[in-house]
Formats: sequence, C-alpha cells, structure tokens
Amino acid sequence: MSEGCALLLVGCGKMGGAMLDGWLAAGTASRVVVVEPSGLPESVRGNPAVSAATGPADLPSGFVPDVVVLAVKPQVMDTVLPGYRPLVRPGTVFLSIAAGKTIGSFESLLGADAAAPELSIVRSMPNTPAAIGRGMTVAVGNAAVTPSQRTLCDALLRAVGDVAWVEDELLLDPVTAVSGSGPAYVFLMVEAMAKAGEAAGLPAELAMRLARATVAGAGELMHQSPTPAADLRKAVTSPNGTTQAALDVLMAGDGLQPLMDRAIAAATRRSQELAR
Ligand SMILES: NC(=O)C1=CN([C@@H]2O[C@H](COP(=O)(O)OP(=O)(O)OC[C@H]3O[C@@H](n4cnc5c(N)ncnc54)[C@H](O)[C@@H]3O)[C@@H](O)[C@H]2O)C=CC1
Ligand SMILES: O=C(O)[C@@H]1CCC=N1
Repeated sequence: MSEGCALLLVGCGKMGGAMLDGWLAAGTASRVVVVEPSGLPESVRGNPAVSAATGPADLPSGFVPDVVVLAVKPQVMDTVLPGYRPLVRPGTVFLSIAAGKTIGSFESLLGADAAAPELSIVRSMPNTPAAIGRGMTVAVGNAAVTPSQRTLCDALLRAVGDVAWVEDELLLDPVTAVSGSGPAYVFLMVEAMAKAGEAAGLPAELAMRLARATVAGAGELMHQSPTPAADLRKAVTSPNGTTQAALDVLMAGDGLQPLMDRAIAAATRRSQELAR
C-alpha cells in the first residue's frame, strides 16, 4: 500500500469528507477524484492529489479507479449508482458506507450482469469518530472481492480507525444500530446529563462542561485501558455511595438496559427498511 491507490469518492459529505481527510493523511490514496454537488471540501482544496468531477461522465480521461467509495445517502443510491456501471471491471472494488443498502442491491444497481464474478463489492459501516481517526468500521465483502481488494479496503477503513470484518452480511443492521448510530446516543447522554445537572441546581454552562468532560474523559479512559467496562464502572462505585444511588436507578428493571434494547432494535429495523 506504499504507493496509494486511485480512488473515486461518490458523495463527500460528513462521512465521505472525514474519510477523505484520513486517506490523504495516511497516504492510502495517492489520487482521488471526488463527485460531490457541493464541491470539494475546504480541507482538500489545492491538494494536487484531489480533483473534482461533476459525475460519472466527467471523470478525468484515463482515470481508472482501484476503488469506488459510495458515500451518498441510501435514499439516493438507487438513482446515483447506475451511472457508475461503466466502471465495473475486475480490478475495481466498490466500497459502500451507506446504511441499509445490501450487497444484493449494489449487484443489481451496477448492472444486468451483476452476478458476474468480477463485480467486487464491500459493504461497510463506519462512524463519525472517523473524523479524528478513532472510527469503528465493520465490513463484509462479496465472493468476488480478491484478497488484495480486501487488503485495500481494510487499509482505507483502517486509515480512519479500527476495522472488524464479518462473514454474515445480516450483522450489518445491528452493527449500524450499535456503532454506526452509537455516537449520537453518547452525545444525547451528554445532553441529558447536563440537563439533569441543571435541574439539580448547576448553572447551565457548568453543567454542560462537566457532562462533556466526563463523557470524553471516561471514553478516553476506556480507550486507553484494557479493563472491561463493567470493572471501570465498579471502580467508580463506592459501596452505598453516590454512584450506587444513581446506578440503582439506571440499572433498575425499567432503567437504561430496556431503553437501550428498544433503541438498538428500532435502529436495526430502520437499517433493514433502508434496504428496501
Ligand atoms: N453520518 C454518520 O454518522 C454515518 C453515515 N453513514 C452513511 O454515510 C453516507 C453519507 O452520510 P453523511 O455523510 O452523513 O451524509 P451527507 O449528507 O453529509 O453526505 C452525503 C453527500 O452526498 C452528496 N450527494 C448527493 N447526491 C450526490 C450525487 N448524485 N453524487 C455525488 N454526491 C452526491 C451530498 O451533496 C452530500 O454531501 C450515508 O449513506 C450514511 O448512511 C455511515 C456511517 C455513519
Ligand atoms: O443515521 C443514519 O442513518 C446514519 C447511519 C449510521 C449513522 N448515521
């Protein structure tokens, strides 16, 4: 991977943009063409390795991507993707980060001969901490993905954080619910802690500062420590102390677990619906 690949990025919004920054910083892509109606993001303007195209018919002449990264919203994938059929060839792998969209849907959108063995597709689910190189991505490939294409996709995803590969594509729906959407749950917890702190008498600004610092610090502690989360929790919890009083509420039968079960189930269902 020392030379970097030729990459076509379709959709350069929040996730595509974050990943592009990571690839360029890591040198995983040596040439990137970006198709994005809003134009190139500020962070890559002037970078000689990056150029813009208005669509599949506007790619630089002779540009043959090793990988086409699909980072548009799932809702527009069906209209956007057929335009990229001419790029299907044995040496090119299509790497999707779209929620819900299945490998089967990409196979049919990318051509009538979609079952052809040369149509290499990797479906993946990253998350927004990718913007600071701390993403968590889960990926699954179809049978056509060669070992070198898998290595390439792994390097691209690893440039923005950790990567796990699975064999069973059905896992991508609960994966999306846990790690894809998960950062939003954590940010909501910060908001909820700050509001509760305010209700308990703290000035709003101080309550938010405490909530942010606590979640960020606890996250970093967990990141740096191999200690299981339950043990980190127990280390905060003095017998019959303040934490115990709060955890008696949060760990009650109607506490956080049933709420989280319902939230993850709802997101999983939505991911399954987006496939249709
Ligand atoms: N935001 C998140 O936390 C995560 C998002 N994803 C997936 O990433 C994909 C992108 O999501 P975001 O970056 O959040 O959305 P976004 O709206 O920020 O980015 C999508 C981009 O696609 C562009 N676009 C629209 N039509 C296009 C076309 N015809 N050709 C090229 N680009 C086009 C839009 O202008 C926009 O910049 C989605 O499929 C989503 O499911 C995956 C994991 C996490
Ligand atoms: O909310 C969504 O649909 C996307 C996928 C995971 C995170 N954001």
